[in-house]
Amino acid sequence: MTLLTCRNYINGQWVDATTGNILESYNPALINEVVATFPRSQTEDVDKAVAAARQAYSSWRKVPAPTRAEYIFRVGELLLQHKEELAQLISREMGKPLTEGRGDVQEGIDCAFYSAGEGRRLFGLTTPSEMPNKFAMTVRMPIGVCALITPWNFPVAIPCWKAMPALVCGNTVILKPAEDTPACATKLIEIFAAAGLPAGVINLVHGVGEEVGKALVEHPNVDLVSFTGSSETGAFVGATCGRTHKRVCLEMGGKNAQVVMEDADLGLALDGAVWGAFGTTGQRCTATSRLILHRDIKEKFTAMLYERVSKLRLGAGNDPNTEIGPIINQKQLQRVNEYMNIAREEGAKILIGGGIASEGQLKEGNFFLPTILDNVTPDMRVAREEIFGPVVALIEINSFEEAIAILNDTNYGLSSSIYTRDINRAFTAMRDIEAGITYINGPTIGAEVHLPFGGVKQTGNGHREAGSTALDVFTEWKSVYVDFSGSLQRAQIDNRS
Ligand SMILES: NC(=O)C1=CN([C@@H]2O[C@H](COP(=O)(O)OP(=O)(O)OC[C@H]3O[C@@H](n4cnc5c(N)ncnc54)[C@H](OP(=O)(O)O)[C@@H]3O)[C@@H](O)[C@H]2O)C=CC1
Ligand SMILES: O=C(O)CCC(=O)C(=O)O
Repeated sequence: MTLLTCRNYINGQWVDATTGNILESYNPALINEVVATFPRSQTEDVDKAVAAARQAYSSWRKVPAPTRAEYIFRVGELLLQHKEELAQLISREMGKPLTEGRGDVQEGIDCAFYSAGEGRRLFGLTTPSEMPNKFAMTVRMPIGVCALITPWNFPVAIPCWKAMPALVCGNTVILKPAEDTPACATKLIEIFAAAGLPAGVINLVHGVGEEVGKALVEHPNVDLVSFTGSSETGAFVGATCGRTHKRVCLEMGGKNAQVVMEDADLGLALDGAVWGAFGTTGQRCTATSRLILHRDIKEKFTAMLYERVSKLRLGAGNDPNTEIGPIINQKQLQRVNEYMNIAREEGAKILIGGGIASEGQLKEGNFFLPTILDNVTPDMRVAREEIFGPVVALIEINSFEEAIAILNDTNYGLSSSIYTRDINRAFTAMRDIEAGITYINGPTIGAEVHLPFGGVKQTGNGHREAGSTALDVFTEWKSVYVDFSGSLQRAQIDNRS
C-alpha cells in the first residue's frame, strides 16, 4: 500500500514543520500498516499559520459573500469528483466501512452546497428607528481568524461542517485535525486549495493536540475556536477561550438513549438500535449507548437484538462484507475493554461480546466484539459515561414517564430517540426530552446538514453547528443606523428627551 506524506498548508504553500519532526498514522484494521507520515508541528508553525490567516482576513472579509460562496460550491463539486478516492482513504485511515466512508464525504458535499447557498442569504433585518429620517438595520460581520480542532470519527464531514460556513461568512481558518487521520485532512485541504481559495484563507497545521491544539487555543491572534471531541479536552478549550476572550463553540460527548415502548414496531426499533449502537463501531457522539426498554417487550426485543448482533460481520472497512470496522487506536480499544471490567464489577451482565476480537485477521487490528450489557441500572458508570465503542446497555422501565426520566438522567444531552405508535407519547417525548436532537421512530444517528446540530447540558456550550445556526457561530451582529435628515438632524437629536 502507498505510504502518504502529509505536510502543513500555510499561506497557500505545502510546507514541513519547522523542527522537521515526523509522526505516523496507522490503518486501525491492520496496525502494522503505516498509512501516512505527517509533521509534528510546534508553536512556530502555529504562529506562521495564524499570521497568514490574519493577513488573508483583511482582504477575504471584503470579498462579496456570494463570491466567497462560489469557492465553496467548487469545493463541493471537487468533493463529488473525488468522493470514491476520499472514501477509500477514510476506510483505510479511520477504519469505517466503505459505505460509511462515502457517507462521510457526502456530508461534506451536502454541507458545501448548503453553505454556498448561505452566501446569498446572510440576511440581517431592518427595523423602524425611533427617529424620523433614519434607517435602522443589522448586518452579519465575520469574526476573524478561526481555529478548527477536529476529531477522527468524521475526518471529512466535521472539518467541512466547520470550515465551510466559517469561510462563507468571511472568516479565515486554520484546521488542526486529529493525529489519527492526517491523510484524510490533507486530501480534504488539497481539494479546498484546488478550488482556488486565495493564499492564507484556509491553513492546515498537523501535530499533537497538546502542542498544536493548545497553541491555537491560547494564541492571542486567534478570534474563535470551534472544537469537537472529548468533554475533558473541551473543558480545557472552553476555559482557555474564556480566559483569553475568544468566541468558542464546543461539541462534546453524548450518552444517547433509544426508548422502545410496548406499542412500538419492534422490527423498526431493532433496525434503529443496531444501526444506532453499532454503526461506525459506536464511535459517534450520537451513538445509541443506552436502550431503554419497556418491560412488556424487553425479553422479546433482547432476543431479537441478540440474534442480529451475533451475526454482525467485523472486518476492514474496505472489505464489502464488513458491517463493523475497527476501533480507531489501541488506546481507545483498551478504554472500551476496561469498561467491560467496570460493567462486571457493577453487576451488569455481558450478554454477547465483551472483549477484544482475536479471531483470524481480526487480531491484526483494533477490533472489539459488538457487546450487549444487560441488567444495567441508571446509576452504573456504563449507563452514565461515554464509552465510544460498540457497546449498548439495556435498561428496563415500567412506564413512559419512567423512560423519559431515565433518558434525561445524564450529564449529556445530544441525541435521543423513542419508538412508539402513540402520537401523544411521541409529542410528549419531543417536548420533555432534554437533548439537542430527538428522533421519533428513528435511530439516534444520521443528522442532516441543514438542521442545527449540537446538544444541551455538558454536550456543548449553547451553540449549534450546521444549518443556518452555523452563521450564529461564525458571525457577529452589527447594528447600523443611517441618518438621512441632513441639516434637520441637530434639531431632532436635541428635541428627544
Ligand atoms: N464528540 C465527538 O464527536 C467525539 C468525542 N470523542 C470522545 O473523546 C474520547 C477521546 O478521544 P480523543 O481523540 O482523545 O479526543 P480529544 O478530545 O482529545 O481530541 C479531539 C481533538 O482535540 C485535539 N486536542 C487534544 N488535546 C488538546 C488540547 N489540550 N488542546 C487543544 N486540542 C487538543 C486532538 O488532537 P490529537 O488528535 O492530536 O490528540 C483532536 O484534534 C473518546 O473516547 C470519545 O469519548 C472523541 C472523538 C469525537
Ligand atoms: O450521526 C450523526 O448524527 C452525526 C454524528 C457525528 O457527527 C459525530 O459523531 O461527530
